[in-house]
Amino acid sequence: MEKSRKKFADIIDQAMVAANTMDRDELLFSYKGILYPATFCSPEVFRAMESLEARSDDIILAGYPKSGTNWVGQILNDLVGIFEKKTQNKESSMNDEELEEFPYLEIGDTGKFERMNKLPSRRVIFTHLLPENLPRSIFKSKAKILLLIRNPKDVATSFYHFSNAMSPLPSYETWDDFFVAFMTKKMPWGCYFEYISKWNKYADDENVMTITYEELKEHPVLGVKNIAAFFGFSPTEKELQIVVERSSFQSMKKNSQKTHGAFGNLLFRKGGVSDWKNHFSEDQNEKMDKAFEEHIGRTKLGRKLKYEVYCKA
Ligand SMILES: Nc1ncnc2c1ncn2[C@@H]1O[C@H](COP(=O)(O)OS(=O)(=O)O)[C@@H](OP(=O)(O)O)[C@H]1O
Repeated sequence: MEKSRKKFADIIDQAMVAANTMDRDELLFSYKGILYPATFCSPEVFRAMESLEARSDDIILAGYPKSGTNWVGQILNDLVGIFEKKTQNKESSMNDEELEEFPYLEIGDTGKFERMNKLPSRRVIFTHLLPENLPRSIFKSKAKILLLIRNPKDVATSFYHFSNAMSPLPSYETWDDFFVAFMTKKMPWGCYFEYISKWNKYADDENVMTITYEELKEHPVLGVKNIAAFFGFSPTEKELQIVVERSSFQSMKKNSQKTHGAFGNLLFRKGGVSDWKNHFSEDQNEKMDKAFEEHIGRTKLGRKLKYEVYCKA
């Protein structure tokens, strides 16, 4: 894997190997009331995270698991790469190269944050954490946060397949078992509805921009343009096209052995909208519709998800 993200793939491979020898009930641990996979996260790392010195030019990508983090992360890294090439005359740093640190803030070792403090700007940081569990310096520094959200039915569908493919996550014998766990707050990184309602409190902040998976899928050029503008990048039309092309599902899947190692085969599954229709029973649809209405339907983020369009048969 020359000139590829070997370290990224190694961290995932090690977690997969470690998880293979663990019992199901050892796979997750609880920290401040939220479950996390023990092979990726630890209380020590959560405590060390407070030492991160966030910067106003950091690029934070926040999203609940399975919302399209790797996709939008690729877009952000490419935008930074293009910008650096133009302004610093650097060799292209488009993101197939080795990453200095694992891109998810909460995954790594306790020394990670001190090392991150020494990295040059602009840093692209992914996270699945709730806002209250992020280092306080992120909000103090006014670092810009791109909040990525996806409709709950496709998130659940994606999470189900991912849980069964990834040994570090508890697997489920049936979709029905998974659905119950998803709806009863048993997921790693917490409950989808809680995630959306907690982030909803930040949805009007000037340093927070929200984008949905579905809008990016429907209008990728416009989506990438808006993301670029929010972070102060001004790519040319041609550069925009390159970013859009490199971040298409087909391109990312094709390139995934280089960027993600064997994990790529598990991650880049379908990359579409509405696969939930192949999984949800009528009763499950009703339960999800009711929970959506009850918890987030009337919030700003809830409305942005266009539930009627993407989650009704
Ligand atoms: N380029 C591109 N275009 C469209 N969709 C994409 C793309 N890349 C990844 N994906 C899909 O995003 C889902 C994975 O989400 P995450 O990257 O957030 O997963 S993770 O929680 O960080 O592991 C997962 O969704 P499903 O295919 O529905 O399972 C991926 O296939």
